Amino acid sequence: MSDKTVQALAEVVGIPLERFLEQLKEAGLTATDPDDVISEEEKVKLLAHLRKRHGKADATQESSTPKRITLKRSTKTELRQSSAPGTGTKTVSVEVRKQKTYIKRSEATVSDAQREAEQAKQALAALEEQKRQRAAEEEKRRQHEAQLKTEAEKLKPAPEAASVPAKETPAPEPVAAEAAPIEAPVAPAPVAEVPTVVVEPPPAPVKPQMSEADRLELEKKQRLEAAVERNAEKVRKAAEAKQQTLHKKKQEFKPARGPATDISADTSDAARRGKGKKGKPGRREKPEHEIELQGGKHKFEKPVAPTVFDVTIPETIIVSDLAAKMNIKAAEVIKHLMKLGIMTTINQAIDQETAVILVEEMGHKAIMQSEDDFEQEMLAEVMGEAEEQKALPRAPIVTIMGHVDHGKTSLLDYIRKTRVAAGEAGGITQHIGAYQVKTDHGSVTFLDTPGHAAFTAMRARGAEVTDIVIVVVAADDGVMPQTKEAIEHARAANVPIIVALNKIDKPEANPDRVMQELATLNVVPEEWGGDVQFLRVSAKVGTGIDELIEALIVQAEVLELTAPAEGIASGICIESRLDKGRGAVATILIQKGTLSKGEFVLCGHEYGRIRAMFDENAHAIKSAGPSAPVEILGLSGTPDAGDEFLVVQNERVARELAAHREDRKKSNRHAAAHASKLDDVFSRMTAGETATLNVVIKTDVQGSLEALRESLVGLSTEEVQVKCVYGGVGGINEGDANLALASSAILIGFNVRADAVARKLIEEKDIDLHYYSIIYEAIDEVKRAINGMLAPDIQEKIVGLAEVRDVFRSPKFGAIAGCMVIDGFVKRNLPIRVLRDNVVIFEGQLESLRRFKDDVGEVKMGMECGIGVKNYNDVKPGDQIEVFERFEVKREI
Ligand SMILES: Nc1nc2c(ncn2[C@@H]2O[C@H](COP(=O)(O)OP(=O)(O)OP(=O)(O)O)[C@@H](O)[C@H]2O)c(=O)[nH]1
Repeated sequence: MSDKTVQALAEVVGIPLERFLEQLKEAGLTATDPDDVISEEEKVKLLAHLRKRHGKADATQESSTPKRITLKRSTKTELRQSSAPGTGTKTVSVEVRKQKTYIKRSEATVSDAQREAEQAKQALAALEEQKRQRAAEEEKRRQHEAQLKTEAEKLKPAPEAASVPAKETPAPEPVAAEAAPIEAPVAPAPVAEVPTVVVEPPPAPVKPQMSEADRLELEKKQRLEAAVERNAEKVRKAAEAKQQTLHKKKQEFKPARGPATDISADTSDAARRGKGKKGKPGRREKPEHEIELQGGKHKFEKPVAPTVFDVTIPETIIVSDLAAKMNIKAAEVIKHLMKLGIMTTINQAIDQETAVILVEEMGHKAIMQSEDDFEQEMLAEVMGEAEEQKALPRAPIVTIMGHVDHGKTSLLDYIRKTRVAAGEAGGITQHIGAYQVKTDHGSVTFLDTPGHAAFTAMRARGAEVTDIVIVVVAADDGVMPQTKEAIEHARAANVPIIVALNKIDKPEANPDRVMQELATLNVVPEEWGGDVQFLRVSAKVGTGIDELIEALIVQAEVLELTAPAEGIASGICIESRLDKGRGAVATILIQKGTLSKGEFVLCGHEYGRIRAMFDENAHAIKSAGPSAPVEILGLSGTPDAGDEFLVVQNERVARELAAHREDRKKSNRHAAAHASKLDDVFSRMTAGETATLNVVIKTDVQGSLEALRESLVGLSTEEVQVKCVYGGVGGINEGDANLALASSAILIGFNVRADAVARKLIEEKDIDLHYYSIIYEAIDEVKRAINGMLAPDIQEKIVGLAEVRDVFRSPKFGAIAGCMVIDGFVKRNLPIRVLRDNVVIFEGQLESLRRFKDDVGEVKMGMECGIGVKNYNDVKPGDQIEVFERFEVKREI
């Protein structure tokens, strides 16, 4: 290292020459001229002087270190997140607060003098430690220091350095690149590896040294900060990932939605849809396939191809139900139906055929379902088990029929009293609808509902209960109209007959005459070569009763009546009532299997668990087998006579089936027997369904009946046979209607009308009723029906019925009938018929129609009026005036 002149050294150190000379003087050196050479020794002396001068100040400053500077910043970000569908977008505010603390070991900003002092201090320390032995090294170090000093001088003019945080600092954590505005005035930290930095002095007060508690506190804060940062980052990443997924999906689904492929088009479309609703913004702008539940666990995948549903269609279906089955809106279905020319509402039912067409047109698969399918499905198990059981002989079930007062009730009573109640202490406490008689040869069950009306009514409900019919004929009276009816009803039901010639005890009894009369009706006694058993009995004294029962057992053997005695029970309800104390009480007749107490039964649309069971003597029993009549308690209500009962697996099945039957009943499709239609005859014939046209004829007089019956039966051809199930004289009653229903027959009224009860039944069951006044018309119509040419141009419709309450005679108008309109309306210019006991006695026109003293054109139901019948003065109170109209129709078969 060479000696330098004063000037050269002043330049190296960067101090003005004058000041350097002063410092030399202060140090006691001799050099006073800039060109004077300063030796190495002098240099050391100068340095020692300078260090000595600044040494005190350095010591003071040391005590105040380390200094701490805290930087704080906070950032607020908002995350938009879509949550569950329909809840809209959720905004989450995330605030990140950061705090950075810089620990300053030495004062960061020093003045020139301080800097020099620092240099001196460090140099002095080095000198003291290494002394003179390490002079060479010291010199080298000083030279290096001098070089650094020069560089530091160069840095000095940059004032902005004060506001820039140093990247490499002794602080525990570096400041993030995107550092927020600094809250506290910052002093730059010393540059790495540079022990001294020439910077502006900090305006901020110097902070005290950090204690251990502060340090811990600081570390805690830092950890917290780091955790917050990590979480914020996580949330941000999740949101970004979601956005990307949505974006990806949008693009994936674009082609399926149509030609538009960019997302912006879709968004605008969504926005447009939103605006469509009275300018309101769309509640949600996302298309359906973007619906995502929170957490992204469940996602709705929009099908890309149309889904084909299997649509089961019952016999009728409500529009809304059909729509639901195809997963479309009811309006769509209504629209399609309109295209098919059918106007419906959402709650309206459409038939199976229409529904099938519609479903297939909409691209789905229609499966036709019968109303019975459900029942069959539910009862499959029960039925299956019942079929497996072995059939054993069973007691015959017998119904007694006959004319009024011929002794039906007496016969039933006699048998019950002598046979059933025999040995009973208290005798018969109550009647039940049926009872069983036990003999040495077997048992016989009697249905305690005498008369053909009940028999036919049961049949009309589809209950074929009776095995044998006893026709009671009073031997002293002979064959009467109802005897004939009874025979016809039994024949219509295809049930064998046993004739009981009653009142044989009476002296005037003439059984032979009765047998002859019956033979003319084709009921020929066995003793005369026929197939019908005739028995002479007396219900009063009991003659021939045993023989009658034996005859029944023989007949049963001929019929080979069998039924499974074991297994699940089924049968028919005979009657039911609501008992005050016991609730619904039903008398049922078991036809198959064994019925036990505690089982679940379904009877018609009622169901329940059998709480108690009684026999015909009111004895509590636990079980009963085939042909046994029993009384059961525990049903939900009172079933109808003729309703089927069945044991089911459990209450649920019973309840569901009961509800199903109830629905069916409501839809009026439950008719066990279907009424036949004259219109259908030909179509059914051609379809090979039937070869028989059954008719029930009622006429005003016997002569017309015979003529009509013969003519109609004579119309039979090879393809079709016309069969008169029953023919009688008089108005059409409920029994006739039931018979027509039970035998699938058409009803023909020749100059007779149906009474109110029959009319109701005819209407309810849609029985085909035809009224005629000319035999030829009736024959012609049936003929046309058979030949498939049924197309009458004129049809009649009865529009009103008035009942004659009183008859006034006026010299001016003749007989005026004071009437009450009981149905429809009476119109002055329409044709009328006068009926007496439902038989037509006159057909003509109205002459006058008055209310009080005024002539009127029309009188409605519930109003009184005066009717004058043209050319007819024989009207009597109790007669009915039927008003009808004729109109033309075009009928096609
Ligand atoms: N002498 C005699 N009288 C009898 C006999 N059977 C019934 N009677 C009487 O005939 C009348 C009518 O008997 P019912 O048993 O009521 O006749 P029904 O056929 O049930 O009559 P309806 O219920 O009105 O249809 C009663 O007065 C009986 O006493 C009999 O065998 N001999």
